[in-house]
Amino acid sequence: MYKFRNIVVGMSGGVDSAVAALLLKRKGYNIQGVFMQNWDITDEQGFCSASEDYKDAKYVCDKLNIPLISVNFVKEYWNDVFVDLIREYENGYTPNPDILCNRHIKFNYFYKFAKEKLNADAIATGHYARTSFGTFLEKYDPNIGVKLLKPLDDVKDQTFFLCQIKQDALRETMFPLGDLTKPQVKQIAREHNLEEIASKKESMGICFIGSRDFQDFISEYVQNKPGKFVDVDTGLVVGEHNGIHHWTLGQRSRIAGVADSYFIANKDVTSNTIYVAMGTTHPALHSNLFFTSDPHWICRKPVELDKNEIYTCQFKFQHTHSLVDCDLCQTPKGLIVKLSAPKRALTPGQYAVFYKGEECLGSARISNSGPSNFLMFYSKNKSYERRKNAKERIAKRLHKKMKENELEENITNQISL
Ligand SMILES: Nc1ncnc2c1ncn2[C@@H]1O[C@H](COP(=O)(O)OP(=O)(O)OP(=O)(O)O)[C@@H](O)[C@H]1O
Repeated sequence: MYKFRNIVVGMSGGVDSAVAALLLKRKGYNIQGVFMQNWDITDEQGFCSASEDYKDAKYVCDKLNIPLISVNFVKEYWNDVFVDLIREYENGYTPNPDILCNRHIKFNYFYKFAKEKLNADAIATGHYARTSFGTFLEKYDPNIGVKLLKPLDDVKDQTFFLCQIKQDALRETMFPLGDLTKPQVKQIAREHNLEEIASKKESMGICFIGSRDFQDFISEYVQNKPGKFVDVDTGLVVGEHNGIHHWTLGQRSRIAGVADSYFIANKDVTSNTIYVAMGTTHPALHSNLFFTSDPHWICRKPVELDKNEIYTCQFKFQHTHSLVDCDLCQTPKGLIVKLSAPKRALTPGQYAVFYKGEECLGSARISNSGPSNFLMFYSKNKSYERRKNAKERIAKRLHKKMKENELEENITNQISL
């Protein structure tokens, strides 16, 4: 039986890490709390949520009689997460900073800091997740790999965000909340005089950057670069955008002077063009085949993929989506993923996260959203019909607009007479 005595807990100032620490303390572990600061710019209103969170973390640790230290990973966050994030946006991708933050900061720098500087046997966080080594590593085995598993609370499941973390850190991580539901966690906090923390508003922001308007925030770091909005059906230019980084696939576009609902179907970085499709159900927005970069497998690579066979599992690319069956095939550059049903807006830069039953297998970054249903299923004739209809629709709209302008001109003339 392996002995895990010194546990370093990531204390965020929220209820989840507070209860994680409390449960560890109750079990008799030797606990040390660490607050990480990874972003040091005060927001536009002069409010720095990190200092508020530190105060809360300190309050919790004082109540639980746990030492707390603050560690600064601002440089590491900037170099390993933020620089990548900006590069992805500039190249037309839509990255997921929370997944990157878990991989590079919490389960890398924080883990190493805890092990090397604080002499930790293991780390603990308030994530809702489980591992095959058990909540308190009671099933730890140095000779086998650890699996990342879904938690009891399906609604709070955070395995999606942990889909890129490495085996070495996961092997020595405790998730004390894995067998609890969020209401139970809040109840435990209340029973232990942590009422203020239990009723604190959930932090919905992006890992360490907070809950500011993300589009405005990114605009401070990425140059605007005007380009065209082009209708996928007609190939006609229907408007101007001021940078592809402002737009993500599937998003409703606000094209000046166009009342109809266009949605982002594709982005071409080379020509700086955004292709838009009319209507949220347009086939150009849907696809059931896509490509990824090299996958990251948390425990092990499925053997079928090594044998050049198809591997069947489940997939999602958004935390809140439900899982869809998929077939995977390994290529020298990554995976080809074929879904059992089409998905809308498979967004390059996001992570395709794979599951088999309770296990989160790992993930791969979507490199190309693949041929859309518009490309795949519309025969030339149908496509021709579609283009013809769309051209007529746009012609009608332009005509209507000209009429309105004429009317306006008439009225202006009449007024000025
Ligand atoms: N600034 C931080 N310093 C130390 N650990 C952190 C920090 N932010 C998050 N963590 C750790 O990561 C876990 C998950 O954080 P996240 O913000 O994703 O979830 P959360 O459910 O809001 O957690 P919490 O209620 O503890 O704030 C936290 O429970 C905590 O253990």
